[in-house]
Amino acid sequence: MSADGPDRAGDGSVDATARVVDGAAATDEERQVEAALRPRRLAEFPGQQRVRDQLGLVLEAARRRQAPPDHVLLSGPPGLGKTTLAMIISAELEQPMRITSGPAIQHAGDLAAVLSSLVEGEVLFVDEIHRMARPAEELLYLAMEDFRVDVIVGKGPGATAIPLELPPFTVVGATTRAGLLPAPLRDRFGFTGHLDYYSTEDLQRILVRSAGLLEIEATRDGIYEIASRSRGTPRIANRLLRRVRDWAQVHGQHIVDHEAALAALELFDVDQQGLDRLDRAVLEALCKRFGGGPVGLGTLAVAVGEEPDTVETVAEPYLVREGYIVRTPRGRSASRTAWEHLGLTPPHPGVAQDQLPIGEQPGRLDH
Ligand SMILES: Nc1ncnc2c1ncn2[C@@H]1O[C@H](COP(=O)(O)OP(=O)(O)OP(=O)(O)O)[C@@H](O)[C@H]1O
Repeated sequence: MSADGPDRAGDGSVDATARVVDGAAATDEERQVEAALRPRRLAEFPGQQRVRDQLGLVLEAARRRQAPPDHVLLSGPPGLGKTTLAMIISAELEQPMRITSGPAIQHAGDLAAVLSSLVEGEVLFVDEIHRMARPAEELLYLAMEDFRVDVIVGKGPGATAIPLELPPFTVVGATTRAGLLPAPLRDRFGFTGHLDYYSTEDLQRILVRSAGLLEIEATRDGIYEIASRSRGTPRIANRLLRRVRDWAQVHGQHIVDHEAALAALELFDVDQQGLDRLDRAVLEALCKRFGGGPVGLGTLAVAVGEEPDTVETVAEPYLVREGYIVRTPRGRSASRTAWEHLGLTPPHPGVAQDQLPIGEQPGRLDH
């Protein structure tokens, strides 16, 4: 990201691709740093206590039975540790892991080739499993159930299916959109773990660990400041830590302290609640130009110079989750929190009828 923030064009529009608070991994370089920061064992993995306890039990039981565990589905927003947990499963089971992803499997044949080369007990990690092509999905869930694939030989009317036995293996699927998985596939997972956003305390623990691994000296209040602006997401926390470290180094200071955190996060446009420029542009448009809404997604997107899809998938999830925006049948409305965050007075006390979330408004449809 450029030092002058996401408004690279200088025309007031916001470049959403340059966000330092994006939960998705950005570059190959970032992926390399991430690999170094991943906890390797369940005991080293801070946060997600419930999923960790449940998974610990499933893995321990499998170890005692000396058989592969049930297939595992991990769901949750980007950057919360699904890939990390998949790697931990393979490490805890002391089994090799094969990595693939939904978008990489566009033909059933691609998947058949992977499945037929698995060794007994191997962990097959399928990232973004909801993006697999339909015929491959069907092949996968049959293989998960029966440990068998039908290899098709020949083409057209003369084609024959030759069943191929597979050794027992474990699929670990990861998805940000569990609702998009077809039921037959979802049902083949004996254990589903849903990862939730982390508390500031857990993020502090993660940051202390990361700072140690990256040999960054940091104070407690510096770490707290970064954790509290990281949107509950370890990937963002680790990224902000590196930006604050950069700021400290450039300013001849070798310690990440409160002052460095404040200055760097201001430079990168991350405010006290972890909102960045795009988030604030959306809130300002809603409150200042449209009187708090409701306003349609398309109109709102034009007002901030972005595609509707970007506003909906990049900015909105966090703003809705944190209660800044309410999705109503007639469009998006600003909540009291949004007005207060911008230092403005809401026009009416309380929440108007059409600011109630969808589902609490009888007989109306969202457009
Ligand atoms: N509980 C955790 N403790 C320490 N670091 C974590 C934790 N969860 C995630 N991380 C770190 O955050 C980064 C992103 O994690 P990971 O790649 O596992 O997320 P993900 O959920 O698979 O994301 P995506 O959906 O984009 O694939 C990694 O560097 C990882 O080490």
